[in-house]
Amino acid sequence: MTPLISITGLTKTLKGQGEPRTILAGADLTLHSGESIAILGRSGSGKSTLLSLIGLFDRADGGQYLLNGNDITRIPERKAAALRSEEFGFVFQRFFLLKHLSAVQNVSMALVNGQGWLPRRKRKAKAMEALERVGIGHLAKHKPPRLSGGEQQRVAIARALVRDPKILLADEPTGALDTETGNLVVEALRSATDRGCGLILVTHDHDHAAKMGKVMQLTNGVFENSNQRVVV
Ligand SMILES: Nc1ncnc2c1ncn2[C@@H]1O[C@H](COP(=O)(O)OP(=O)(O)OP(=O)(O)O)[C@@H](O)[C@H]1O
Repeated sequence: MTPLISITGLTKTLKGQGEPRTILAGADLTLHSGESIAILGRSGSGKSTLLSLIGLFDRADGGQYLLNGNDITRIPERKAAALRSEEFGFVFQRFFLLKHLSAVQNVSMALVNGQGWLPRRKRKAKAMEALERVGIGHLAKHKPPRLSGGEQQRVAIARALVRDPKILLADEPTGALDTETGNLVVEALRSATDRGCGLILVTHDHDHAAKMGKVMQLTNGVFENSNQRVVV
């Protein structure tokens, strides 16, 4: 089966004010439908940089990036923006919820500017379903200030899932949460793979990483152990 993502020899050098710095020096990664990958690496090792290349917020300098078998290594921004909204869901350490809207309204907002118009009632039904998928359907009417950090992050996950992305990218989604709450969030993310979504989780937490199907360690701009499979 064609992988969702196939990345080979990806390189990225950042040119700031000082000397150019090579962040990625030939990273390889393959993600299939229904697969989950954790990316570990010390602070500054380039995990977020790699995720921003995968999520098409930025482009690599070299190497190859195939999405569903199509070469998108040098895709122009207009096409990248369309792919970002069609193919990807994003979850970050910060939740970015709108405080004055309820949980279900925050999730339905993601359907307002999508491909294909949906009437309000259908948007709400889809948003409710997404909240139920992450175990917080009963909190649909609550506004973010009344929700715990873990609950807010699960609203953010529901918002990412409501558009049925093929790939979910999560950048330290448990960074602001305690371990137990983080476990619920990681389980909510992992459960997305049951429906065929591919998941890439950037984390510092080895226990959370071990819940993914595969763990990859980013060191000096390359993956150390890209063939290592973790049995959970
Ligand atoms: N726009 C930029 N210009 C110059 N350097 C940058 C820029 N963005 C990131 N960097 C540097 O690139 C390196 C990789 O950053 P990145 O955020 O990808 O690391 P990370 O592994 O995600 O780190 P953390 O675990 O702390 O989030 C860091 O040394 C960072 O300082």
